[in-house]
Amino acid sequence: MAYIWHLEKQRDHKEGYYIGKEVSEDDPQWDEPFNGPNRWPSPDVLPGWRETMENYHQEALKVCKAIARILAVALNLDADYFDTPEMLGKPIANLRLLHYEGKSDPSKGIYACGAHTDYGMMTLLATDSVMGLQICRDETMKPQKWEYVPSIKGAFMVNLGDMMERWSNGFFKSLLHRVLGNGQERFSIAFFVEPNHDCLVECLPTCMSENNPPKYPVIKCSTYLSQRYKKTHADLSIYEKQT
Ligand SMILES: O=C(O)CCC(=O)C(=O)O
Ligand SMILES: [Fe+2]
Repeated sequence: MAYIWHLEKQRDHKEGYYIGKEVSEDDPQWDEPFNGPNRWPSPDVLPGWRETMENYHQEALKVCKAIARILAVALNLDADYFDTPEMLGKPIANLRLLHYEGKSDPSKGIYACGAHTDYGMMTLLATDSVMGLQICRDETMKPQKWEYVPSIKGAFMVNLGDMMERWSNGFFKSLLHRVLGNGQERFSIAFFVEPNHDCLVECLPTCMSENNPPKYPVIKCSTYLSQRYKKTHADLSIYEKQT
């Protein structure tokens, strides 16, 4: 079968290697949505790489759980509010190793990574020193104002996503961001964290009142994520498949 792709829209100028939580076939989590085995390069080609990545995955998750405690305190919840088996007990966590190259041209719609908000609960981002990430504090402004986010050596950036905005009834904002390429190669590592697939994302008790009722209906984490994936990949319909 051959595929003929008719490109009608600019694509992001990036490539990525995605690593999910490593779940083996005998693990009860094997059948859960969004889980599966990772594909690892042979240790002959990259000795020790799998161990390094698995270690990064585990440590990044610990950092995100610590951040979740800070978020809980900021929301006047108990610090361990998100630490329950139903929430961050068996989180969905994905590591994305990103590589960008080329020069972006916003006037032609060419980006290293186009404007978007992250879907989930939070993203822990490590970047190299090549500037590229931009944020837009107010999406409604015309024209939109984009600001570079300087990378700080040894520091992570934390981005709260749409699920956190929904969960907190809009208290936390999921910020619009994009990446511009300046012709230099750029590498970044994004780590996306969501609660358990069956966690009910329901307005947090401290984020609603009589004057501020819940703005979003309750939704199961997996349903929410599936909806978001589907929307993102709906763009694939612009390609025509031929046999
Ligand atoms: O590479 C970056 O700095 C940002 C990546 C990003 O926003 C994403 O993958 O969602
Ligand atoms: Fe992002």
